[in-house]
Amino acid sequence: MWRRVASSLSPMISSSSSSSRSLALNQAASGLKLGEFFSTHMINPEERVSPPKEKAPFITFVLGGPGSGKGTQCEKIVETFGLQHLSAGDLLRREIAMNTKNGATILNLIKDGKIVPSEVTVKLIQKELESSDSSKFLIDGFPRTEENRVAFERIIRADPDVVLFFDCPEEEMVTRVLNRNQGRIDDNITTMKKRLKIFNALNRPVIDYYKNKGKLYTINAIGTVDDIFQQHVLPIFNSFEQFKESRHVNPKSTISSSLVESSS
Ligand SMILES: Nc1ncnc2c1ncn2[C@@H]1O[C@H](COP(=O)(O)OP(=O)(O)O)[C@@H](O)[C@H]1O
Ligand SMILES: O=c1ccn([C@@H]2O[C@H](COP(=O)(O)OP(=O)(O)O)[C@@H](O)[C@H]2O)c(=O)[nH]1
Ligand SMILES: [Mg+2]
Repeated sequence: MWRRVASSLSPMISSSSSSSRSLALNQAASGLKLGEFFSTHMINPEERVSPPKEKAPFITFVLGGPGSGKGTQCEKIVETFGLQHLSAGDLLRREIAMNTKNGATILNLIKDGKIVPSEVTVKLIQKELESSDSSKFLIDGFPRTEENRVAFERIIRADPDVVLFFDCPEEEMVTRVLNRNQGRIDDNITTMKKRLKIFNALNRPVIDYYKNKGKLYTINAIGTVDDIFQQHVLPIFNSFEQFKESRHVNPKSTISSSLVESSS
């Protein structure tokens, strides 16, 4: 659906001043100095912005520390509700595996637990959104920084409908990551410590932002995979109009509006 609309409209160009502002923020998040990263992004003032959509897609951001169970629960949400799963980490790892021009730099950032510049991640997400026929997406592991969030809003021109936050104690996250066994370069204690620091410093403000907006669902990520899904995740999706065709899966599940957090 997105693809059809996207291809029928001319690309829009953002101003070069917003481009340079985002570059400065990118550098702060990735720890890279000017000139060290993606030269094509820096010299190209043009940025294609997603065109308005026929009908806005339903977007869920899935947040939580490394090892909190985001990917695992996303698989279950996909099985039950048929959303399209876009894992930002998987999209970046695909760039590494395909040895694209950004692959080597992405690898070094991931190895060090750092955040890949927003322009890169958002463009990968944009490509997936625009080439999909789905209207319901789970964006897993993104946005990881306030700068990521702002870049998504600017380029995709969309806001999430819902934000899930899998809240998990650090000790448990460390245990899970060290036992993940997926051969990931960042699943070691040294990188994990850095990732937790970055999570607390850069991702928590994003979580707070959505809490203040009344979009955040905090889920206790301790328990079995099935219990977390049945007791916490399923009722959230069952409560949305968009998923009513799927409600027969568990008709007993209900949700109280008090589950949606808001600071107000
Ligand atoms: N509720 C759970 N209890 C125990 N282990 C879990 C649970 N959820 C996921 N795991 C395991 O923990 C590891 C990290 O889970 P994953 O879904 O990859 O987390 P994330 O995407 O948040 O990093 C995986 O090996 C997964 O099988
Ligand atoms: O939007 C994103 C998502 C991931 N990453 C990088 O990819 C790594 C792995 O992310 P993923 O979401 O796969 O890890 P998880 O939290 O699932 O363990 C992160 O530590 C970052 O280095 C990033 O820079 N931006
Ligand atoms: Mg994951």
